[in-house]
Amino acid sequence: MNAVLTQLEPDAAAWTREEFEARLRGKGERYHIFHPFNVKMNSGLLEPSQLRGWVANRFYYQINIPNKDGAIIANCPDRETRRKWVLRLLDHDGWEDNSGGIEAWSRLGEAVGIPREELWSLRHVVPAVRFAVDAYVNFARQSPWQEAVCSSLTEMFAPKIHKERLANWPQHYDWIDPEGLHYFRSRISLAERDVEHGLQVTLDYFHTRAQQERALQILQFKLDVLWSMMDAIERAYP
Ligand SMILES: O=C(O)c1cc(C(=O)O)c2c(n1)C(=O)C(=O)c1cc(C(=O)O)[nH]c1-2
Repeated sequence: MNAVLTQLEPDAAAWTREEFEARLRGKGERYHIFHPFNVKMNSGLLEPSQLRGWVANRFYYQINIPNKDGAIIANCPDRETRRKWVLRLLDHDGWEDNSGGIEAWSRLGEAVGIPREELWSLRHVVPAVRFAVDAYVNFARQSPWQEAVCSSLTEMFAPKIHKERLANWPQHYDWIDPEGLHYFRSRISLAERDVEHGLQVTLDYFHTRAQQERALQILQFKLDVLWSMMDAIERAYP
């Protein structure tokens, strides 16, 4: 992240809460929903092998999200925040008879034709995807917990991408068992809940103009993580 940018207007007035939120939401124009590979995926233009490549590589993101959220909890001294944040770990890892999001992603893998042990072996994960995901986890480990919370805010834009898949995959990819799409359905309400909390923390913590500009840079960093993953996947499955 470019520290120089935060000093461009050191004395500028802080944005109001509403203006700051609008600027965070405005970052959606650089979401990976607009990446050419995602556009192709959503338009039914991917071959089965390309779709399998995406699912196998995105699995590395899925399995690292609980590590990322664990890092945020480890760095957070505030009990109220931890009580809420721990739900994210449970969402992905599951608890009791709820098998969780990682298991749901494994079922998506099976629905597109990737045997479970092949998915879990991570042998399809390409180096740049590993780098991008690891950068996200490391950012959460090494930054103040409020900054790591801010970096999760790409989830503001995720319900739309999940809804698009639910609407378009069954018509374009009729060879995929629709049961396999359960992960996307499950994430819509969870993402909305997560964003409400993540936004609250972010709007409270970043209150000077310089801090607000930094928050936008953090969100851009996370957008770049997602975009880089798509670049790497597109290159690996031409
Ligand atoms: O399918 C997607 O495009 C997409 C994007 C994102 C995101 O924007 O970070 C997440 C998810 N899915 C997702 O399923 C998920 O659980 C999730 C957690 C987080 C996060 O940063 O904590 N992002 C995302």
